[in-house]
Amino acid sequence: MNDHLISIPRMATLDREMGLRAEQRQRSLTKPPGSLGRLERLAVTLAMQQRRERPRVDRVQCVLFAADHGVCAEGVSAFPQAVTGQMVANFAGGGAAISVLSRHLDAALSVINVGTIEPLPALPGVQDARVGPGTGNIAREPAMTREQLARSLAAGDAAAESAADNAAELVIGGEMGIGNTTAAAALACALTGALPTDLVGRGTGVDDAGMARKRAAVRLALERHGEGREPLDALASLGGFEIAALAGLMLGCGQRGIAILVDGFIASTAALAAVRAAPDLRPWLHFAHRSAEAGHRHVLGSLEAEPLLNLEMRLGEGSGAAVAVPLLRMACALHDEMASFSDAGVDHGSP
Ligand SMILES: O=C(O)c1ccc[n+]([C@@H]2O[C@H](COP(=O)([O-])O)[C@@H](O)[C@H]2O)c1
Ligand SMILES: Cc1cc2nc[nH]c2cc1C
Repeated sequence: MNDHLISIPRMATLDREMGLRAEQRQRSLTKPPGSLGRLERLAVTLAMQQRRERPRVDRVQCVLFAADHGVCAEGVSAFPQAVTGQMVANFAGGGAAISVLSRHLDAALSVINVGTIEPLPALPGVQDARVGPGTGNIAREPAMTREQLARSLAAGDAAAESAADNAAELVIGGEMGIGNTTAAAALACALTGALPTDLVGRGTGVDDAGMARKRAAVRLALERHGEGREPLDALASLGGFEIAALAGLMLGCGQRGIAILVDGFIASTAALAAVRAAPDLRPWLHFAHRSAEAGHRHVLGSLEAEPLLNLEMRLGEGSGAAVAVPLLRMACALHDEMASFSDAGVDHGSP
């Protein structure tokens, strides 16, 4: 298969006029200007993204991609690879963290298997879009072919299309993949030029010997296929099916003008690859939290992103993003419901 299979869509533009109106509204509300800090800027950005003066975050769509990683053969995770598929069943059964959070947020949750090592039995609420039986071991071979990359990106784009069909006001992309902090670290090194020591972290909780194996695996992967790659090549050589699907989801949301709330280290690395491929995606991204995974700080820095929360979470599966949704909702409620100075008969300050 050849390169023209993959075309990067054109991103929607923000509604600057609506931003001005939302800023004007913020100035009219009964508070010293700027006193609600980032909540004010959140409401204004959401207004520009949603093209309405009073944005809302009622309809939230959570999309969770799961896949396996050949690099697990290098002993890089604290958990066995079978956990990826087992957790898919747990997402479907409603017992995973993201299942609980989605219920509490009244958010829709879709789970998409883009590449567990074994096919999974049919489960309610789980879509089968397997691109392969896990990626190749990046320490030895490329993660995936260009065709597999195209199919992973397309799975993400299809999820963005269905979010648009459901009139989602915000999309959260989550991932599940034992070994994917190694893949994400290698990909982020290739995209930013950082060293493995900057980006390799403990993931699910590897010990020092596991950390040494992870660094060695990332070093080997970069030696073999990390040099001078354009973002999609780096994604194919070093990424994962779920990481590529997340990139496809974000690009699809940017194209359709849907705001995205980015989760932790792996999701942010997918965002970085997508932004490198389509810089105009960046204004559509909100960053939920700073993960405890060591490399996240560096990836966020490369995206010039200041996340909303720092709760020392490192779970993935969209959980950090889900936890930040109430902040976005409160930003919208304040923007919508506060009284203006004139309505409440409160005197303006002098500038
Ligand atoms: O989101 C994060 O920042 C994050 C940080 C560390 C681990 N994870 C999750 O843990 C899994 C990968 O960890 P590991 O150690 O197997 O590479 C994968 O399923 C991720 O969702 C997620
Ligand atoms: C149990 C478990 C749940 C997860 N959710 C996301 N990544 C995960 C990794 C493990 C190991």
